[in-house]
Amino acid sequence: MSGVLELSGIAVRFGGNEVLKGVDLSVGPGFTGLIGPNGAGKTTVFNVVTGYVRPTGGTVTIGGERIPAGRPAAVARKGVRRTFQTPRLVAELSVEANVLVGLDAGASTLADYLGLSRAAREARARVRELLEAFGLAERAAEPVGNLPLGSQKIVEVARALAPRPRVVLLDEPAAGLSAADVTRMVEPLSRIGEREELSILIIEHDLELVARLCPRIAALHFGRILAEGTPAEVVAHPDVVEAYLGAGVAAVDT
Ligand SMILES: Nc1ncnc2c1ncn2[C@@H]1O[C@H](COP(=O)(O)OP(=O)(O)OP(=O)(O)O)[C@@H](O)[C@H]1O
Repeated sequence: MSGVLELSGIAVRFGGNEVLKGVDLSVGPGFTGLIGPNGAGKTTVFNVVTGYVRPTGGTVTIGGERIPAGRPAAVARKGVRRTFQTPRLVAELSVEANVLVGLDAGASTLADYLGLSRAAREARARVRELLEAFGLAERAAEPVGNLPLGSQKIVEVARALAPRPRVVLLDEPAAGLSAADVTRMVEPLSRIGEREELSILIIEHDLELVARLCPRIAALHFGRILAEGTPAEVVAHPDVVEAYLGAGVAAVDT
């Protein structure tokens, strides 16, 4: 095992429903895709990694260090950030403030509050850099709730990147977005991800996008990893073809 993020034997049960049945997954620098039909358990994997769901078995490590189960703040301190299927932003706050929140740069002194401390200046510079990279600088002062869904999802990605995390988990970032919005999100994300050596795990139903972005993908079905490898290998795997039968996998151009 050599990934930055490693899941080993992760099991999750909700009542009588065994949602994850011993998931092993290794996520290294760059993009890794996590695909699978609705209800396969993909978001539950994210909830385990971020500490919101306590697994009934298995371990998660980051940079070789075991993450305590069910402790979201401890996971965040290890440099893990995520986005949600439906963006969770503070609608009344500005675009800039929403990204600033990702830095957890709470003002603790008057100088911070007035934006005069070095930490406050650095935080603002980081937010500016991200807003410019994602083409959002002109809308920085607008309440984020005024922006269309595509832009809100991009703001959420910028918020996740703000603290220079090691691992970013993106839950269906392209769902509901136009092709133009996907490009506005993915190009800066790829550039920043490469520069900052991020490990990015992406849940996505758009298999063409996954195949384009991710050199490695894993397919989850009914709580088990059915196949792992290059997109071409995974979508050609007989178990994956069967799981997706009728869902158009055969049409993916890898
Ligand atoms: N907190 C919870 N309590 C009970 N059941 C849950 C909980 N979270 C998820 N589940 C169940 O676990 C299963 C897997 O859900 P999950 O959201 O992880 O799937 P998914 O692969 O992300 O699906 P989708 O692609 O539709 O988002 C589903 O049957 C779901 O109803």
